Amino acid sequence: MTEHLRGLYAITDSELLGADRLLSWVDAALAGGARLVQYRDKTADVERRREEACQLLRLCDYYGARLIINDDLPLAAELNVGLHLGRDDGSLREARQALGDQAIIGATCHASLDFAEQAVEEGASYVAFGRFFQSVTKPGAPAATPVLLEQGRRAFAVPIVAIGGITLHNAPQLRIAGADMLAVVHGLFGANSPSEVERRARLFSEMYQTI
Ligand SMILES: Cc1ncc(COP(=O)(O)OP(=O)(O)O)c(N)n1
Ligand SMILES: Cc1ncsc1CCOP(=O)(O)O
Ligand SMILES: [Mg+2]
Repeated sequence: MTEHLRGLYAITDSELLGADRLLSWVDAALAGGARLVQYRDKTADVERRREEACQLLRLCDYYGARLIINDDLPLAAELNVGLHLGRDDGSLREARQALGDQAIIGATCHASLDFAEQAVEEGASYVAFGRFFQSVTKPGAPAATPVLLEQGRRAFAVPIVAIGGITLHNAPQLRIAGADMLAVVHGLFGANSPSEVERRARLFSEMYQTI
């Protein structure tokens, strides 16, 4: 499981990637080396969400990557994939119980080591801090600074994920501060072509091959 928790973590966004782009843009991110893909769709269209998640799972399997579902434990359980929960998205303990020991379950910790400590205790596989920079996708998310990654690294055995406004330009400082994974929406998928997504994914991924 942990071999997937290092490198680029690609997160989809239903406003940024319409149905016409979703699969080809994610395919490109995987071709460029993304290890995790999070399906983050805030709509209430249960059937379309299930269908898209199934298609993404096939793509992840093809590339040897892992799929994570945002917010939706029943869908993650149905597909037998991972889950990411925010502070108000339900119980980590219940999710761990439902998905089993091997599932990747992530927890939002904003800028709080206390939240992270609690999440680890409740069974999180990774803890996510951020946002580190201005985020187009979630401008109101609480701000964090890179020193938190160093502190998190020292305090916890689980992998540390950084999120929020990450671009190719600002990512190296998070990598150096101790982020095991870079979770990216706009800085990856806010591109005009799949080839540009693949180029970005390759460069993000190479940050984990060279240092
Ligand atoms: C890897 C990762 N980290 C943080 C989040 C944010 O989760 P949450 O605070 O629940 O916000 P939404 O994404 O649900 O809007 C995340 N999704 N992934
Ligand atoms: C979901 C989420 N949680 C904190 S910031 C963020 C958005 C990440 O998207 P982007 O990479 O476009 O800033
Ligand atoms: Mg959430």
